[in-house]
Amino acid sequence: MLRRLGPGFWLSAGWIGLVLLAALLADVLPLARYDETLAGPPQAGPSLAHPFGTDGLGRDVLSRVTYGARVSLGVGVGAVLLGLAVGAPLGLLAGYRRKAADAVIMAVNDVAQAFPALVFALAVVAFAGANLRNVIIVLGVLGVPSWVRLVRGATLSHASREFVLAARVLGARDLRILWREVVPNVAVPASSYAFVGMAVVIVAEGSLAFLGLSVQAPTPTWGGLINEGRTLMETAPHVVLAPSVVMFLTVLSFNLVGDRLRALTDVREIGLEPVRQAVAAVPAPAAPHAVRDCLLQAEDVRTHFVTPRGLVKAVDGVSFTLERGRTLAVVGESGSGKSMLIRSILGLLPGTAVRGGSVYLSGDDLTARSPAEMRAVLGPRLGTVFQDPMTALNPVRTIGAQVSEPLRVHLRMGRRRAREEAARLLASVGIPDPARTLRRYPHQLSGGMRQRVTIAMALACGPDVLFADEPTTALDVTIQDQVLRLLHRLREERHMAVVLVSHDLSVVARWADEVIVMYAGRVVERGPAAEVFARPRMPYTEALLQAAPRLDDPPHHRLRVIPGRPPDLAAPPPGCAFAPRCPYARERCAAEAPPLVDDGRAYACWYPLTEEAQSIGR
Ligand SMILES: Nc1ncnc2c1ncn2[C@@H]1O[C@H](COP(=O)(O)OP(=O)(O)OP(=O)(O)O)[C@@H](O)[C@H]1O
Repeated sequence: MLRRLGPGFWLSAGWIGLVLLAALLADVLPLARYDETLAGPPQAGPSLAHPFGTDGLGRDVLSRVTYGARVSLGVGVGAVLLGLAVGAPLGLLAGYRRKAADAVIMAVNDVAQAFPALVFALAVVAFAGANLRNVIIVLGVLGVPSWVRLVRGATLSHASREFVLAARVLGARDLRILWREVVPNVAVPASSYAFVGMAVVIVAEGSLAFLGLSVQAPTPTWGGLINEGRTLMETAPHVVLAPSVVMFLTVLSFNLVGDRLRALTDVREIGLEPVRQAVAAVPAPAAPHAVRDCLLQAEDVRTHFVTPRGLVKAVDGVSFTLERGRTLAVVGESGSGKSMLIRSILGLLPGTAVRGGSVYLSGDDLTARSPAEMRAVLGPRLGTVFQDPMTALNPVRTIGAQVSEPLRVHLRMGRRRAREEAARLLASVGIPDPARTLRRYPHQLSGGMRQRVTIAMALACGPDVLFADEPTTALDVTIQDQVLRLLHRLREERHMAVVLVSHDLSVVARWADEVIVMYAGRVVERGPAAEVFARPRMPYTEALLQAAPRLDDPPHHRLRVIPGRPPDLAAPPPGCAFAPRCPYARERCAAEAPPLVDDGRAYACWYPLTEEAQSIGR
């Protein structure tokens, strides 16, 4: 990794180190005092005794440049720290909380950024005097808006990543999520910006000194030296050249180091929906329903989005029940509402979503719980495994820290016990050498191993229901089967229920007991998995089955694609949403939406498939 930094980085870092060291050790170095007039002619050119020559008053320029570095670097460090201390918390708040906090902070920030820097500097110096402390305050305050922008941007991009959602799913509090998940990631761009900020401040201090608004004579500053030397440009150019070149090289070095660090740590952003705790508002009164004696019951779950194009019913009245020791598969094409259904159940929806219906966990209505009350359920009772284990794990924290987290938060285990338990969990999901894996980072593991880690995290507190949202989609085919087999084994061992979400029927066919098929946010078929797969009643289920490869397909069997595209949820067709793509559709299908009828098998179709039709279709 260090080799990737290149020679430019090392040269720059070396130069910064040299200047820093010289500034720190100026008093003990064999240098003349910066204000001492030496014997000999003034404006003397460079010599062995005075490598940078002497100035108009016969003072050693090297000494003055070295002492000047103290002011320039001191102001740089002070102003950057001040900007960071004020700007970073504001940026974190704006990026994480968004809404009102974001609007207010960014509005004030924009006004601050628009305020003329020089007027501000002049005002402060006029009232408070030109000294080191005031220059640091001026430049630190002027840097705050840039820090706010940078930290807000980094927070925004990380707060919507899956590992933050994963922490939420485990019931972590906002402050903890910010500190453990967001801050380490924001620290990466912030540290590289600190170097660039140093360069900006050094130049700014130089400009202020040039205008006489910085630390006053006789204390030398680089800007002040350039100002003094400019009158000697023709007779003794070395007086102005020496501080200019040192300042130029230092600014260039800080920029280069900052830039190389940024390039090295640049993690490609992955765009994801912003996910926040839903502000649940029930759009319409649900029909009365009985609370059943089962582990998980979803009743008329609805997730709607009010968009500029109209109301999008991403989930529209989904109901099901699930018992311990059983697996429910939720299948459907991309965009059919599977993920939104799971997020509705977990109470983790984008802020723009409106949720309706009820979800009962052992008879306890989860939708009646506040976000704070939901935290006690997320993790201990409801576990979640996400599609892409790379984005579900925090790249800058070790596996050990991440698997221990739910154990420490929910089970209040000490660091040591949590690590021992984490190792045991890793072993239980089939990870060889758990002790070593605990010390590793996500990128050091294969995709299959990473998914095992996220499963271990989801299982840490012994949940009653495990939600697996497309857990194998990001893995290659040979690993897919291993992960599903593992989920099945864990379900048996822990006697929990599993909700398995997939767009691929062939993946879930073997492992599911019950299945619900979703299309355009609604359940179009529901029933025992074996029956639904063997004898689908709804043409959409049949089409999905025909589009999925099967082991008993004859060689060179052509898979049938489903013609057309899923409907635009902002403007769904008036009748059955699948009608425009259905080979069996008749007039009534386009005009009237079929209800979900339940005659032992539930399906939403005016003309359900009979066994003869199925054998012709296949
Ligand atoms: N923030 C949002 N604003 C408006 N509509 C949204 C938003 N998020 C999701 N949707 C709508 O919800 C629908 C269902 O999305 P969801 O992610 O649940 O689908 P999915 O079946 O899980 O698909 P995939 O397998 O691709 O994740 C999408 O088609 C989209 O129209």
